[in-house]
Amino acid sequence: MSKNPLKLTQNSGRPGNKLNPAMWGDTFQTFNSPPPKPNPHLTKHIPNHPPMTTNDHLTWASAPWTSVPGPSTAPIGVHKTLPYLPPSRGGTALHTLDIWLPSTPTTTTTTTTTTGTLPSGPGTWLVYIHGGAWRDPAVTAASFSAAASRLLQRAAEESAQPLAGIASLNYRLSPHPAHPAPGDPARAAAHPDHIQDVLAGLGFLQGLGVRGRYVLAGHSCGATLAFQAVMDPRRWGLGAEVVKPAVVVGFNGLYDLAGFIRAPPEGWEGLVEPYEEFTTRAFGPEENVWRAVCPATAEGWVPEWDGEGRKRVVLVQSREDTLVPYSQLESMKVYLERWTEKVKTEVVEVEGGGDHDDMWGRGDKMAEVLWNAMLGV
Ligand SMILES: Nc1ccccc1C(=O)C[C@H](N)C(=O)O
Repeated sequence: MSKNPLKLTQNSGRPGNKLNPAMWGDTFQTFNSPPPKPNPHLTKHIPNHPPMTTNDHLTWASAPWTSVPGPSTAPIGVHKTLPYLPPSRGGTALHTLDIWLPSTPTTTTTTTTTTGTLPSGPGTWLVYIHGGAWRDPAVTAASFSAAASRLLQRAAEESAQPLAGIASLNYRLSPHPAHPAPGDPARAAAHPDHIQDVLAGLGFLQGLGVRGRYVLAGHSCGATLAFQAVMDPRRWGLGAEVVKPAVVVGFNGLYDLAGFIRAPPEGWEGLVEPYEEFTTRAFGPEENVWRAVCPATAEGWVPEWDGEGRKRVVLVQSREDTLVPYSQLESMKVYLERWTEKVKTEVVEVEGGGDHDDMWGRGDKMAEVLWNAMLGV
């Protein structure tokens, strides 16, 4: 049993900090609306990334695997980075993903390099979307490494194999004022580029055999993207159909940007400017677009999360986070509570989890929450 102080409270949040839904006025719109038409505020219509060919898979399958060292001598898994969209199809340096596989008899180099598919061991796949406010080049798919090692280590200790594999997605970023990258097509993204890439990455993984019930997790804006990935892609003018996850896990997530920018919680006023900066870079200057893209304010999207059975959401927040207030989790929870027939929502408050990026930087708490999320699939 874990000694980590993770408190699991189903359908409940921080006491004494409850949000009254009535306060939200027009934030909550009609919830039982028909399937969405493309949002009129989102005028950009972009075709899907093209589907992968067998040749593409074979080419990418030849990227070498490296061994992941464990605490003792035995390796606990294998890892590689590979593109999910080749340059000939518009792929950039950020159309890549990282894959980790636990050490099992089937995860040999031969299997993985000769067939162009991934070995289909038992267990659940976990897909991670990094954060960084849609723009920070220092936060990447590789920032899941610490949590991935923890998960592989834990998998190595189990006789039954609950973890099939881990994938962590890169996606194009919006410009960052502190990190200029003129002329780099990977660093000039605007919505819906980010979610388009995430869907392309998921589609690629599904081509490799990552299907069925999987866990989709995201940190910060990666949590926003994870929820956007279960919505109907026609909302973003995209048609990319992917198999949707059974569980979404959001760590220190951004769920209501307009709410924060318009009315930040007390003591958070100093962050309105950076929030507005990155929100505008990612989504443009219109508040109604911010509302249409954020999972705590986008109209009636839950029925679009199709697939078998009742879905699960795990909302995770570090108490010590200085970049994202707890009220973001609260508004997401209030929204999801209107859909209890379709979604079961759990809240995990992480004590001693450290600041915003410590969640993935340390990786221990993140891995523990994900392990538990996986076991429930
Ligand atoms: N201000 C934030 C508020 C919320 C979430 C992230 C940020 C970030 O600044 C992330 C990143 N370190 C960045 O430089 O964009």
